Amino acid sequence: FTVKPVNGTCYKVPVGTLAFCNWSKMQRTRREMLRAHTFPRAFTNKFVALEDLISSETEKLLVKLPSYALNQKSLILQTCANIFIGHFCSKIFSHHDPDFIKMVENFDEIFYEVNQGYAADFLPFLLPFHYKNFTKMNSHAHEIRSFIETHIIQKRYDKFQGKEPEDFVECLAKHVKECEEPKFDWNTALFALEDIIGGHSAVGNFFVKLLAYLVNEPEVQRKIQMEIDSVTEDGRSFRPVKLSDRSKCPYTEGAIFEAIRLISSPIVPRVANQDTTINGFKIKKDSLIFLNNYDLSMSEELWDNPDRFKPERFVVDNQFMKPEHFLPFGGGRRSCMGYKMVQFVAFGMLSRILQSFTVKPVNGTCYKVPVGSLALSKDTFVFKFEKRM
Ligand code: HEM
Repeated sequence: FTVKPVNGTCYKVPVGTLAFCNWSKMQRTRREMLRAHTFPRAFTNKFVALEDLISSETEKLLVKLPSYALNQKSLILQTCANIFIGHFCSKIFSHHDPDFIKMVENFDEIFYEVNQGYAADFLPFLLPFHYKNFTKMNSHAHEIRSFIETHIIQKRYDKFQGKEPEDFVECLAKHVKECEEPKFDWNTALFALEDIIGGHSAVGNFFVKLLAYLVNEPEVQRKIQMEIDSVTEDGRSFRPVKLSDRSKCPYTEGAIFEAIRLISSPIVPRVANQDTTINGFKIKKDSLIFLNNYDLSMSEELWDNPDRFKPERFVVDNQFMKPEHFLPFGGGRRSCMGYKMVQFVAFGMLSRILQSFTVKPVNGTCYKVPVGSLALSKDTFVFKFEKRM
């Protein structure tokens, strides 16, 4: 075939988005602006507010989850969305709000699509073959934008007046209104905001996969429960576990990392911007470099019984320890800006769920977790949540 344009279609490939950015001033600024929000330091006001937010949203989840037999993934995604929107934009929505539910579904559809790993992701001339999908994703993206403008941003941009920004929305508004370099408009700022709010889909999908691993590992669940009980025991009762207990729960943290390891989601490819060598191999300028994350996470040379779910491989001397060769969030200038949010939200939700329940299989369900990508389809695993005695 010769690939031809469809009449009236503009094939301008978006640049400067999450993947494929160079080390431009714009990318550095975006990372810098995010840092305070995605990596809040322990015991600061931001951290405490995030801890409270994760606790309060998880409590709402706990009430609904056990009796919600149909689509637990959507409920988990909504919880993550509220945590993200609450943290970055200071807004919370009801789980009954149809516009909010639709926004979460739209993000999830886009997340599923971008995680399919098409050849066109790396060979843009193949994009016209994905015309139908693009049209669909475009419509989801427009609906998301309209929700964000009418329900999240409202008049905040117009009202913002050069004070100390209180959340990521104000941080973006301040930059657009006051900073000369790198100049970007409010529309670009909204894309940056959507990228980050969209992180809730990554965490929500990952969390369902984490539960699907644990449902087959009753002994691991029991050990997590013992660990949580030991740090929350308060005389004769147990207080609710919270985010700041994380440092005392290395085994629980290990279980989260074990799921991340087994999923082995790919690392964003790099392009060499000069001739160089890696470990003695000559690399020519403009070569596309893929880091084989599957091998780093699953190689028998690096891991003992790599196919087994063993959180204890991340626990050394009762401390959480990550081997250096394990790079699930990449590294260097392109490293993941959301990895702390993943750890915080996953820990907050998992520890509290297992403090109250044991996750059991639904009869006849096969819990084989798809690997190589974080995304799960819309209709996916459901679980039984059995109250602990
Ligand atoms: C389990 C969930 C997640 C995994 C496994 C993951 C993994 C990754 C990986 C492997 C990269 C590429 C790093 C590199 O090439 O060195 C990346 C980039 C990135 N991630 Fe994540 N991520 C997750 C969740 C999130 C979340 C929740 C957010 C947002 C809050 C986020 C924001 C980003 C951003 C902004 C980049 C691009 C950084 C840049 O290019 O400058 N990620 N992530």
